[in-house]
Amino acid sequence: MSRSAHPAGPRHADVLPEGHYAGPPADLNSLDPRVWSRTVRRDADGLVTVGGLDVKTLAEEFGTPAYFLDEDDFRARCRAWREAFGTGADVYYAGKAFLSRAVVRWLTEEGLNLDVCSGGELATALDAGMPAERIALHGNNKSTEEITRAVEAGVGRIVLDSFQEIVRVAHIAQRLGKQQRVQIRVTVGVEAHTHEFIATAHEDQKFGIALAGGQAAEAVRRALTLDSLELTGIHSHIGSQIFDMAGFEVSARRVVQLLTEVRDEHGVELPEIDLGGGLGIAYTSDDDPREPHEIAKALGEIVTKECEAAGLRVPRLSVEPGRAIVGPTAFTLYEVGTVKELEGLRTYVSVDGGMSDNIRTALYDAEYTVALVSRTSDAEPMLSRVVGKHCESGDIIVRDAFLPSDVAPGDLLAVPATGAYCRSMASNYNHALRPPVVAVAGGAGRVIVRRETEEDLLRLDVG
Ligand SMILES: Cc1ncc(COP(=O)(O)O)c(C=O)c1O
Ligand SMILES: N[C@@H](CCCC[NH3+])C(=O)O
Repeated sequence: MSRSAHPAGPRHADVLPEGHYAGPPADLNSLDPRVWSRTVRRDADGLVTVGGLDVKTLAEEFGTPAYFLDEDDFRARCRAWREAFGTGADVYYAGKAFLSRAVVRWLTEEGLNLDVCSGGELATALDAGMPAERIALHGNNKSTEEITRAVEAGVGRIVLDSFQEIVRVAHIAQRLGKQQRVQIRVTVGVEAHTHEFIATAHEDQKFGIALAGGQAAEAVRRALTLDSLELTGIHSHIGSQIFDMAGFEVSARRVVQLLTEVRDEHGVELPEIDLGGGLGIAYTSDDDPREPHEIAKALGEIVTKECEAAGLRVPRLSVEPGRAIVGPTAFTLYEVGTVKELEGLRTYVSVDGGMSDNIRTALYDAEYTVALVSRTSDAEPMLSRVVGKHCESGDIIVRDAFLPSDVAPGDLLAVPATGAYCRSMASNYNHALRPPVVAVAGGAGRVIVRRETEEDLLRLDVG
């Protein structure tokens, strides 16, 4: 990770703990456009705005904590991915990052397909009108009910993840009198995260069927014998928050190698390759993600080169970005409740949310930034830890960040880049009420997922 020791200067500089933090930014009031969504600005009064609405107005109307999703940015990112990959490839938005009916409608309108990995995601997609043939169903342990619903609905693709599932999907499709289009998810022996990838020994995981030991070749053999399955291609997904294309290169090479073996053994050229998702975004100013057109070019070139070398027709490529589309489009808005200075250590700034609306810091040691957004401040930078209100000392939202030293109860803080895997992984820990998602565009805010209420909680409690 790209953290560095911090130089002298800020408050407590003489007693700063050993840390995983960069020095304070030159200007605590500035908002790095790489980290904030496209329509975010700080107006002349010092208030931050998104989609033309300022955060105080948003907090009054929708409350805090809340996720504010920049709809224009979301749509622009969909278009950028769509245009970058062109008509010869497909972009499947990974719904696990964040899914709602509104998101499904935006995807449908912007020409993206959708990857779902549960009955609930499938139900949301179908309910909001995504054409079934544009949906791919994933999962390492899909239930019979989930598979049945997907086949009945006519989903365009089921990605098979185990030997049992090959048979299970085939039986269900046969019983329903259908032929289901499927891909086989293979484990290519590459695991990639952020700037690193490791190209050996990562078969030790629950997803996919290993290329190693001829397992994937055997899976292809079995799928090809089943009349109720139409095997269209091979799928690979290598990790999360990846900036370096080298892992994809190894993955593509290994998938094409399998396609070559399939052609040689069965005389069949499978027409599709899916290289999965995992493309990284900027959570902090140190992150430097690739643009969709760079990613499309790199992946297209790798696949074409490998296929040409093997004498194969170039298959239709698909990708499954989730985080890279929705991640940068939202921030979480919180109100400060208490500020506790621990002399010689750091200052704990407690807000009205926490690990129930952003588990990523506790779960992955994820890095985020934070800004005071309800006003500007010229106060000196203060090393802060932004924490939530849960009964857990690991309830940390931003582990190390510089905030102005006059930050006080009632101030609004925003944490950017929380569009992916925050609301979708939110919990009711301590019976917290999960925050709303508000789409903001053209000077108007619209609740697309409403805030939970105590009635919602109690409705499930039927004891
Ligand atoms: C099969 C598959 N596709 C796509 C994704 C989306 O990943 P990301 O949101 O990092 O692009 C995931 C999650 O890692 C996944 O498991
Ligand atoms: N949920 C994870 C990544 C896993 C994505 C699904 N395979 C995150 O927040 O980064």
